[in-house]
Amino acid sequence: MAATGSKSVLFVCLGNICRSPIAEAVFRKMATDAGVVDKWRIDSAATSTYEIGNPPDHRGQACMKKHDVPMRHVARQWVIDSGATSDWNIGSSPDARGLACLRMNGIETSHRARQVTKDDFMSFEYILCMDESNMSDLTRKANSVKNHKAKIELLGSYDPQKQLIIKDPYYGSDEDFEKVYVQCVRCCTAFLEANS
Ligand SMILES: N#Cc1ccccc1-c1cc(NCCCN2CCCCC2)c2ccccc2n1
Repeated sequence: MAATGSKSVLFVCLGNICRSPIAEAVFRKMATDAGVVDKWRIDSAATSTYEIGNPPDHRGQACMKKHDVPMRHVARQWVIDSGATSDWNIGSSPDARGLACLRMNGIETSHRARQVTKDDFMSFEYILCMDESNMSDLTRKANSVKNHKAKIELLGSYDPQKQLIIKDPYYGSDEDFEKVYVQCVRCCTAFLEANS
C-alpha cells in the first residue's frame, strides 16, 4: 500500500539518456531538499527503443556533476546483473520501495534507459515530456490503454518563463545540455510547488 499523499511522476524524452534523466535527477534533488522525496515515486523513460539499457549521456552526467545534482548512474567496474524467472515485468524499473530502501542505505542504483510501458500509463499520476513529438508518441500509446490514469503534459508547461519546449540536445553542445538543465530547474521547481 503506497504511503498516504503519495505522488508519482515519470519524465519522458526520445531516448531516456539526455533530457529525462536530467529532469528526474533535478526533481529528485529538489524533493529530497524539500524533505518530501519519500512521498514521491520518480522515474524516467523513453518513447523510443534507441538507447534501451544504456546509461545517461556523458554530457548530461558532466552537467549534473557541475551542478552537484546526484544522478542515478554509477560507473560500474564489475558487470553485475540480475534477472527474473518470469516475463511479468520485462522493461519495468525496479520496484520503488526497493529503490527507496537501497537509497536509504546509501546504495546507489544506476539508471538504464527504458521504454515507456503500458503499465506506466496506469501507475503514474503524471507523465511529463519534453517536446511535441514525445507528446504525440505518448498520446498515441496512451490511447491503446483503457482508462489510463496518467496526466500527460509537457514539462515546459510549468515554466514561469513560458519556454514550452525542452529541445533534444543529442546533436548539440555542452551549452545545449546546460539549457536543458536550466529549463528543468525552473519547471521542476514550479511542478513541485504545484504539488506541495
Ligand atoms: N532520431 C532523431 C533525432 C532527430 C533530431 C535531433 C535528435 C535526434 C536524436 C537521435 C538519436 N539517435 C540517433 C539516431 C538513432 N537511430 C534512429 C533510427 C532508428 C535507430 C536509431 C538520439 C538518441 C538518444 C537520445 C536522443 C536522440 N535524438
